[in-house]
Amino acid sequence: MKATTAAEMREIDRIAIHEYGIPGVVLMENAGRAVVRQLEVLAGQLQERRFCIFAGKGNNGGDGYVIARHLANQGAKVKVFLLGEKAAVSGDARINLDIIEKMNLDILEISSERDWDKARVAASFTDYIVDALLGTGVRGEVSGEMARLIDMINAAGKPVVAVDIPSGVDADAGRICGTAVAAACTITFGLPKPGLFLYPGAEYAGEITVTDIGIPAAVVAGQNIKQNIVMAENVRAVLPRRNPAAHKGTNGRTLVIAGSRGLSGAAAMAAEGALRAGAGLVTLAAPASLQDILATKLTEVMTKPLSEIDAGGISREAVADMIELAAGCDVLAIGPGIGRSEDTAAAVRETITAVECPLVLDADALYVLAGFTGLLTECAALPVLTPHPGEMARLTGHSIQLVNSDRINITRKAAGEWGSIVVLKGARTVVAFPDGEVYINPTGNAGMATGGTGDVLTGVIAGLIAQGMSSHDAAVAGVYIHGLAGNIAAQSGMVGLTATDLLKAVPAALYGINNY
Ligand SMILES: NC(=O)C1=CN([C@@H]2O[C@H](COP(=O)(O)OP(=O)(O)OC[C@H]3O[C@@H](n4cnc5c(N)ncnc54)[C@H](O)[C@@H]3O)[C@@H](O)[C@H]2O)[C@@H](O)CC1
Ligand SMILES: [K+]
Repeated sequence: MKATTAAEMREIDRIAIHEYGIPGVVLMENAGRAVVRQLEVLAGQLQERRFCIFAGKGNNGGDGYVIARHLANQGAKVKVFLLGEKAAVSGDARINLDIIEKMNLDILEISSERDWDKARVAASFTDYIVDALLGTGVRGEVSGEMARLIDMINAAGKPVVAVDIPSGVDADAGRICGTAVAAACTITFGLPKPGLFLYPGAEYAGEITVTDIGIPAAVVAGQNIKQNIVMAENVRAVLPRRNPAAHKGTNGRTLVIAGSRGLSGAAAMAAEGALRAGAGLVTLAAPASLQDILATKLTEVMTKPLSEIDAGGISREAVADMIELAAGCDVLAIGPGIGRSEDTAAAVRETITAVECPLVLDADALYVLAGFTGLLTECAALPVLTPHPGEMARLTGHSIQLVNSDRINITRKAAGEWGSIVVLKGARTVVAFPDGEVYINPTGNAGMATGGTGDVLTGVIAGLIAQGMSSHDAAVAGVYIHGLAGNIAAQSGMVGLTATDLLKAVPAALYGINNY
């Protein structure tokens, strides 16, 4: 499903109104009605239910007046609070404010301290609060009276329904503009906004409903929108269908190069991740001294010893073997637990530019690419990189905080510059392609913030590529499946979830998407 930035949505609205001739009040009417339908579902019935509608001066407030009219018509008890003066309301919002004034609805401009008291009392005795203060038109930071009102709404402790986007959440990046309304649910118009899915915005949005407001589909199609929310049907459409007569050879060969002394777990997790994603044959190449321990850990994975340095990491002498092993495989995943010695770093850099098969680069393979990202364009196939925010920060030279606050743009820019598919892990995982297309993954949970889950993801993506999926599809599908497996594993407890639980849940996640 496509997701629009605030600027794109404004342009879509403009074209719908000015080029297609759909009056703005019609769109506003559709938007307001869609919220009322959702409120009815939420409240069971509208008659006699109490609603406080907090409206701003813009079109988001305008939606609020439409909502007020329909709620009142259906017998609900409605109070409207306007932050600012009625005289400041214009355009379509003004039309709808005038209507509810003529209907003699209870409308209060909040200005004196007495008004604030009235608003606070009403909010604490209402059944539901409708947040129509700020929508996609929010600019800069929220402060002063607006911030005070948002904090008051949050303090009321009532279920809040946000109109389009919780007031104070930045639609594009999910940033909190100083303060924001914490909603139980958000009804968003036309297309979802990335900020509803990215954290911290996602936490404030609650349950998200995307609703049609009558914008012609051609307007959206003509916009070349490059943000997407990954949906189960997108993944279903690209997952390989297993041939009933399949044998292990038909489901691809995965090579995992991973591990160093003391870091055998990461290697095992990545190799098993590939198997759990359905890969036919998985070979784990690791430093020779890890062979015994890996052979004990892994039953179904073949292991190959690599020449190693004294410290227990892959040595440069292993490069020829690694290239030869990769030549017999459909994909190479490299990096988990390999360590950061200079020898290993050089071996990794030489190998990834020499092999012909698709690549998944993770963990220490990313560490050793800092300062060498130019090598990525020398890889035979578009590589998939799976950095966590710390690795991304190191590779880009940004702070971790900046990486997390602008996940879409930073990942998109990195993918373009490195000519790679970049998977920025963490809540929410973002996948970007060099052409600027970006996918936000909605699956996963906080229980997955534990050691080894990233190694599993590397294996899952590689395992999907091995089965014939393109690196593009495998990166997007891989993060979705990985997150879904996390959600399935979390059903028996989110805290204490381990990467092993996640591994075991991957087949159930696949089954949930594909039904087999
Ligand atoms: N015709 C359209 O464009 C449609 C717009 N719709 C609604 O309109 C919204 C967008 O409307 P607008 O563009 O009028 O913008 P908003 O209504 O989201 O916000 C604009 C208002 O907020 C104030 N404001 C902005 N940043 C602020 C801050 N940091 N602190 C305090 N006040 C701030 C502005 O001064 C202005 O009064 C959408 O989110 C949606 O709810 C829907 O009615 C559908 C049709
Ligand atoms: K809002």
